[in-house]
Amino acid sequence: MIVLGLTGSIGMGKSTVARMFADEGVPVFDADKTVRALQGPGGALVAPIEAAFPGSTGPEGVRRAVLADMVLHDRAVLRRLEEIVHPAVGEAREAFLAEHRDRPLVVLDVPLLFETGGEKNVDKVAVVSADPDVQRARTLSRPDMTPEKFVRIMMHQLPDAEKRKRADYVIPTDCAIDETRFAVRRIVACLSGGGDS
Ligand SMILES: CC(C)(COP(=O)(O)OP(=O)(O)OC[C@H]1O[C@@H](n2cnc3c(N)ncnc32)[C@H](O)[C@@H]1O)[C@@H](O)C(=O)NCCC(=O)NCCS
Ligand SMILES: Nc1ncnc2c1ncn2[C@@H]1O[C@H](COP(=O)(O)OP(=O)(O)OP(=O)(O)O)[C@@H](O)[C@H]1O
Repeated sequence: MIVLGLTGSIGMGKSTVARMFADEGVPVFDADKTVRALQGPGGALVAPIEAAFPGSTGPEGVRRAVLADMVLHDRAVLRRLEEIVHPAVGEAREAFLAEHRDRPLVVLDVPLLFETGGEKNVDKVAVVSADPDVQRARTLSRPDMTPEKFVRIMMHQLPDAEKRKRADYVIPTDCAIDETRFAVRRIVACLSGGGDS
């Protein structure tokens, strides 16, 4: 089995690209979705997050906008949240890999792959990348985003140029969507043929 790590900075089009891999029939593990489920109503992370960040949860689970305000201004505080969240994501990832171990290719969609040392859990890395102006425009068009929050999040992420340097594949998204799909198909064809399982 070949494990492909899919990563990219905020607003680069990673979710769209992850869907393209799924469209090709490749199982995709979605780290963000896992976090949202564990932080949602009845989720296993709600109580520990409330204990560490009082007032950050409610009947709807974690209030992400409130929690974001509490953690994004300070790396040490964000680290405390990550220490609660990342082990649970790791467990879910291992369960996903076990479930799909007979497949020639799987994708781990992990926004913080490089930042969390996740490179060592994958065979190849694909980075989703776009021009900074495209990235900014896409991000700021989201309903709950502000220029300040965008800058704060970027501060916690490895710069795109660095990610591209460390990637095996770069998938462009500042182009026609068909071109992006073509890049995804080429990677799938290249990796699903040659697995040593
Ligand atoms: C900080 C939180 C509350 C913000 O929630 P919110 O809904 O406002 O934003 P969202 O989750 O959509 O994230 C927006 C962008 O920030 C990035 N981001 C999220 N957490 C982090 C982090 N710890 N470091 C750097 N970037 C991050 C995301 O990848 C995305 O690009 C939330 O992201 C969270 O609980 N993060 C901690 C868990 C984590 O590290 N998740 C990343 C993938 S495992
Ligand atoms: N060539 C392209 N490839 C991918 N997305 C594109 C392309 N052209 C336009 N888009 C649009 O750009 C947006 C990308 O948003 P998406 O949610 O995929 O970003 P994201 O990188 O997952 O964000 P985040 O990592 O912050 O969650 C979508 O609305 C998508 O339709």
